[in-house]
Amino acid sequence: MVSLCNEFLNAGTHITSTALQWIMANLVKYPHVQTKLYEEINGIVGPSPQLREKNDKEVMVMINKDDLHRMPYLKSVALEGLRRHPPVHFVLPHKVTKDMELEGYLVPKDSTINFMVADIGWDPKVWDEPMEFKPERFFASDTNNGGGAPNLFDITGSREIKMMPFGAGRRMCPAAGLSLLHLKFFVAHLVWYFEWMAVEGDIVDLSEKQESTTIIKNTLRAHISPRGISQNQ
Ligand code: HEM
Repeated sequence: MVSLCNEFLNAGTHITSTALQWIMANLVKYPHVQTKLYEEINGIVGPSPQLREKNDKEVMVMINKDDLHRMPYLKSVALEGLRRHPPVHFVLPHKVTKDMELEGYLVPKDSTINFMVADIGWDPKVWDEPMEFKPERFFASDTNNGGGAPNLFDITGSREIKMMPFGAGRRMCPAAGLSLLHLKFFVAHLVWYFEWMAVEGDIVDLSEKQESTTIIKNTLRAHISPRGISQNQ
């Protein structure tokens, strides 16, 4: 029972909140990415509600799912977060059901195997400057990148595997689509309503710490101001 509860809590909430924290840390560290994202959101749903006229009855206070799907840069930010900082660096252990040969090596039946999720997403043969946080890579049409448009990117790895933050194949995370939606929903609202700025003198340290997920070692600290209200007011 404890194990089941732990699995549901960890799988259902902790991994997504870890991914969210990594993405927000990068948006604080790289304000140009945050600005571009805010501009995309603004272009689709208008400025954040607190910036609208008080008598504007049309004010939208939540961004709906259809609008989220019309924000390709938002999706590329979420994908880049998962590529550069996958919350789990390994999938759940898998077992080989029969003797297999892989590049001349025998993988005997019943061996436990795993996949180096983080290293796959950081492979310099597949990704240009893999350790950089560059959501734009998902728009590049060259093969050494995302392959044209974030909405076309195959996160399931059914065509080819360039990164696998959710695993791949039939035991892949069943909530990959839901989690991407959660991430886009939270990131979009946090950026639409608030401007996130680094605390003066803080470089936003992206060092990792291994716990049940790979978390940010030094918790993100940021100044958060409602859009339109300067930090000094
Ligand atoms: C950003 C968020 C998430 C990431 C990166 C993630 C990643 C993963 C990975 C890498 C696996 C192992 C796949 C494998 O062994 O090949 C997995 C399995 C699983 N995940 Fe997620 N996950 C996320 C969110 C969620 C959420 C929100 C839920 C539930 C609502 C969930 C439920 C599960 C379950 C039940 C499994 C086991 C599937 C099986 O063994 O057949 N995950 N996840």
